[in-house]
Amino acid sequence: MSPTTVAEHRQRVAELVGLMPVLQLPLDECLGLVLAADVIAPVSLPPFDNSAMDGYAVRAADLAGPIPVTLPVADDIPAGRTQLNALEPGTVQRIMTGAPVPPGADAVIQVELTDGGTETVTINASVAQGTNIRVAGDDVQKGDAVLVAGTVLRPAQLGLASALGLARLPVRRRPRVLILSTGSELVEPGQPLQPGQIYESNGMMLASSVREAGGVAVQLRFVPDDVEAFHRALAPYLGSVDVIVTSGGVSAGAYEVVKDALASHDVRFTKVAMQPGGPQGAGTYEGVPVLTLPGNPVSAQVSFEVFVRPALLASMGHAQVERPTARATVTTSLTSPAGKTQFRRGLYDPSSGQVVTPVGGPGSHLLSALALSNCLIEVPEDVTELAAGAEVTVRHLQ
Ligand SMILES: Nc1nc2c(c(=O)[nH]1)N[C@H]1C(S)=C(S)[C@@H](COP(=O)(O)OP(=O)(O)OC[C@H]3O[C@@H](n4cnc5c(N)ncnc54)[C@H](O)[C@@H]3O)O[C@H]1N2
Ligand code: MOO
Repeated sequence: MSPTTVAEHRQRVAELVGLMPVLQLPLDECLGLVLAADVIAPVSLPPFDNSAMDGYAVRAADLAGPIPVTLPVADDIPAGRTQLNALEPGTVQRIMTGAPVPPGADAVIQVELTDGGTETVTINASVAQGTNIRVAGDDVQKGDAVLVAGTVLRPAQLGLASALGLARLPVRRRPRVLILSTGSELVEPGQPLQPGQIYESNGMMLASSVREAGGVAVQLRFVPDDVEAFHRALAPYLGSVDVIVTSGGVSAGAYEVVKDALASHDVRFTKVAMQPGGPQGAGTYEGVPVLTLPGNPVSAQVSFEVFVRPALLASMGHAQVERPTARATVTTSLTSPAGKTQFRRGLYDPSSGQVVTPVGGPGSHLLSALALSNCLIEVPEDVTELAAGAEVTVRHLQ
């Protein structure tokens, strides 16, 4: 059987995960989510003509004669004032930044150009009509499509929605991802280790990756290599999660709990032409999409990067699901298995002529090398050797 290509498995994973439903979510839950429909402005911004300066609302014509001129201050308008008196010719009204401009005024003179008086004010400059008035609709016209579907909601977009008076926005919700690690050798960090045991690390790494991608992670610590325990662990979550991601138990050994538990379900196990991350499974378990990643920590994390992260981003409606990439030259030579895309860990240094230094070897147990790297170096399937100085594609991880 020929191995599955990286592209084929990516496609399968993306199809399984699908699209999350659209919900109207409160703005404070929308950061980083994707707008699912255009936002039509329900009001104009600014909603009314208002002052850009602390000063005096005036008629420009009253300052057109000899300067300085002294005029009576007929009213005082703080920001937030809702009732206004029309400006009578030959008078001014003291006005604050953001306060509504009274009918009859056609300019604001800033306080620095006056003596700051409260009964009468002496004004030392003339102004053109419109000076320091922020006209209603200057920024947004009521009825405008101010934010279009597909926009990623960042602080500025959420600020604009608030300014328009919107409390909720239509977005595709975050996928809820159950992370389940398997292995009888695993021990929870903080507990004592017996000989032959190791601390469990994939769960934390994958759950953090889900959160970094914008999903909600439920980290079910881990189960031993026991099929019944595997089914029992998943049962309480089946109605409430969108995706199950497992790690471990999928290769060729005698105790492959994930393979054994899911063999009778609609899950296809395959070898993908990549290294690390070769053994993969994908399908559904009791109606829930399930992605089974290999247990070696670097394999699990690279699998997440290559298959799961893009699928989660797509499920939320993101158009851009790829990490940014760059071309760089490798500082040392590399070898790579024939017929497999290799993802080596690297340290990319843009400041020194876009070079990348491999960190650690190809072994998929080398977690500290992954932790010291900031990119993956992609070696194409048909390349088995790269000389120092060769050009490669790097996939930035941060
Ligand atoms: N005869 C063969 N053996 C193996 C093959 C193969 O094709 N034929 N493939 C190798 C490759 S490649 C990988 S990757 C692994 C995948 O193995 P599993 O998915 O079954 O994972 P495990 O055997 O459970 O664990 C592998 C390794 O990783 C450690 N591990 C597992 N889970 C965690 C965790 N949550 N936290 C930290 N470390 C974990 C585990 O202790 C093992 O050392 O199979 C190869 N073998
Ligand atoms: O291909 Mo396994 O996934 O590295 O060590």
